[in-house]
Amino acid sequence: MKIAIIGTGNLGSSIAKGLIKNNTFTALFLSDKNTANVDAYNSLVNVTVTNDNLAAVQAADMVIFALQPKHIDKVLESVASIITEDQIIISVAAGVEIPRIEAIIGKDKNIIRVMPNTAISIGKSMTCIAPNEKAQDKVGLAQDVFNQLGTSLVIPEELIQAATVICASGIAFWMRLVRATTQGAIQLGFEAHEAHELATQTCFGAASLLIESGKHPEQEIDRVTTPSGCTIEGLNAMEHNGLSSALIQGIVASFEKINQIKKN
Ligand SMILES: NC(=O)C1=CN([C@@H]2O[C@H](COP(=O)(O)OP(=O)(O)OC[C@H]3O[C@@H](n4cnc5c(N)ncnc54)[C@H](OP(=O)(O)O)[C@@H]3O)[C@@H](O)[C@H]2O)C=CC1
Ligand SMILES: O=C(O)[C@@H]1CCC=N1
Repeated sequence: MKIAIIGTGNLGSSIAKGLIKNNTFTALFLSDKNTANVDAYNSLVNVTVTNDNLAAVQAADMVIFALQPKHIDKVLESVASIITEDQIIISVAAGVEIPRIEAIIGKDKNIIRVMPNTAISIGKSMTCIAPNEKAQDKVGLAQDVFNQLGTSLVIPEELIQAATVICASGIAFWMRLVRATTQGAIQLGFEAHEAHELATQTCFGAASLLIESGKHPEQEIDRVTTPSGCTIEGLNAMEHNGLSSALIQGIVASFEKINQIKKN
């Protein structure tokens, strides 16, 4: 598969890094106004770094548009005439719905909205995928690519905004929880680097337990909370201060914001 990424900012360069790590392509074209994030890849075999969006789009079987919502329409307009019915066109732009893309490049094109997160750079992204009508039979090809960069789930397009909040913004939410844990550990006497390791490895262990056991979090919590012990004391104090409520309210606020972006 020849893959092009148009826009090599935070997410585009993360996708490029993941693809390169996994060697998930026969040729990779990386195009941006400013290619500083990916210039180092230009020396790799089968990787081309360019400022020429048209050339990158023309050369690829799959084109990933990793542009901000305010830029994507113009870039799509500038390449619309060379997009073919066989190419797979992927947009990761948050809030930019398939009909908006179809209006620019045509309903007869294979358009897939994909929502990865920055963990794609290390092959650990939770990536949601939603195709347009024309691209139904290309979803498997998209999953082949994104499953090599983590885990993927095909969902209806109506759920992509929600997936953006939970999976893409979610990386930032979890980072903040890790940071808070680190701050707590420092207060209890650990050096900052030790606190960071304790927080990240415990977070990794918690996620791994749930993934490998398939259990509900509360089942695992029950195994940790000794009666009258320190865990339930801490959990209840967190809940009295609104931990679950704050998270849910944050998720809903993020979702309301993405629905505003959609309208702009
Ligand atoms: N960051 C994340 O974790 C996630 C982001 N997304 C979505 O992905 C998209 C990209 O986000 P992100 O990577 O953070 O944004 P960035 O701004 O970091 O990256 C976008 C890149 O596109 C470049 N660009 C702008 N105009 C053009 C053009 N005409 N031709 C080529 N390149 C151009 C920008 O250059 P310049 O800076 O010079 O304008 C920039 O390097 C957004 O729509 C976002 O909603 C989705 C999931 C997660
Ligand atoms: O914050 C944003 O709007 C983008 C979409 C999800 C992650 N970053």
